[in-house]
Amino acid sequence: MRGENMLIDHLNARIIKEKSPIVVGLDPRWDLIPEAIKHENLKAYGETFKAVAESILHFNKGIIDAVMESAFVFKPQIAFYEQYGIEGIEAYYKTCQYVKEVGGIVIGDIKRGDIGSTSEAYAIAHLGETTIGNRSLKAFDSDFVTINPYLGSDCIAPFLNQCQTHDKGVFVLVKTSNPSSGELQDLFVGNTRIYERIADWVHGWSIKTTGNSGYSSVGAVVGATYPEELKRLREKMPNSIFLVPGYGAQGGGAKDVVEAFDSNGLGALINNSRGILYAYRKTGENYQIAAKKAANEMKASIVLELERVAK
Ligand SMILES: O=c1ccn([C@@H]2O[C@H](COP(=O)(O)O)[C@@H](O)[C@H]2O)c(=O)[nH]1
Repeated sequence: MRGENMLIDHLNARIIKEKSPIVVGLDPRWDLIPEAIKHENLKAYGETFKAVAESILHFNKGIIDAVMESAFVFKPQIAFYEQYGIEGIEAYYKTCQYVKEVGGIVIGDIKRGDIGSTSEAYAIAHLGETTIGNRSLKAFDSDFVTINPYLGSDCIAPFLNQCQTHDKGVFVLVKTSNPSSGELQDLFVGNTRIYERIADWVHGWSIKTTGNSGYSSVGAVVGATYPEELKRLREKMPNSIFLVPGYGAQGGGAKDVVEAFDSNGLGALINNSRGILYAYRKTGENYQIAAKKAANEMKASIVLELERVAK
C-alpha cells in the first residue's frame, strides 16, 4: 500500500508548507453567535430553525475566511447542527462544502459506529458515494470522519473500505479528552488497558495503509488533557496521525500536545473549537479579528514549543 495513499500525504505536505498543525472546530452555539448576525436572520425568518441555520452558515463562513492564513483543516461537530433539524443539517452540509471551496480539509466529527451493515450506510453517507440506479452521488463529502470503535472491528471495517476506495481517512476514538474517559477506557483487560487495546487495533490497520509520508489515513483521537497517555500512545501508533482535542477551553496547552508530534513536526492535528470561535467574547473585538488572532496565537505557541523541544 505504501505510496498509494494520497490524502494523508497531501495533508502532511500542507502541514509542512503552511507550518500549521491546527484544526479549527466549527461548533456553532446559537447563544454565542454575534448578535448582529442573529438579528438580521431573526428579522428575516423569525424564531425558526431557518434563522439559526442561516446565522450558523454566515458565522462559519466568517470564521473560515478569517483563520485561513493559519489553519486549513476544519472540524464541524455534527451534533451542533443536528439540534436544528433539517435546516441545521443543511448548514452542516454547506459548511463542509464551503471548506472544500476555499481549499480546506474537512474532518466530519460524527463519532459513528454500529453493526457492520449500518456502519456501511454511515461510511457511504460521509466518506463514499450513494448509488441510485446508474448514478453515484456524494451525500456528505468529508475528507476524514471520527469513528467510535466500541462495537468492535466489524463496525470499523466499512469505514476502512470507503477510505481505501475513495482515498479518505478516519480518526478512531482511542483516549478521549473528557474527564470521565477513564471510567471505561482505562479499565484493564488482562494487563492491557482498553484504550491501549484499541491503539493496537489502530496500529494494525494503519501499517497496512501507510503513505509516502510515513503516516496512514487511519488516525486516532487522543485528548490533550492526558499528556502522559498521549506520549505512550505516540510510541504505540507510530504511523497514525493523531487528532488531539482538548486544547483551550478544556485546559490543554502547547506543552501538553508536543509529545503527539514526531521530530519533523508531523503526526498530529490539534483542535480548538470554543477558544477560536468565541474569542471575541473575551476581547470585545469583531468576531473575525478575534478568531484570526486566537488561531495565529495557537499556531505560534505550538510551533514555538516544537522548536523548544527540538533544541
Ligand atoms: O475526545 C474528544 C473527542 C472529540 N471532542 C470534540 O472536540 C471539540 C472540542 O471543543 P473545544 O471547544 O475545543 O473544547 C468538540 O467538538 C468535541 O465534541 C473532544 O472534545 N474530545
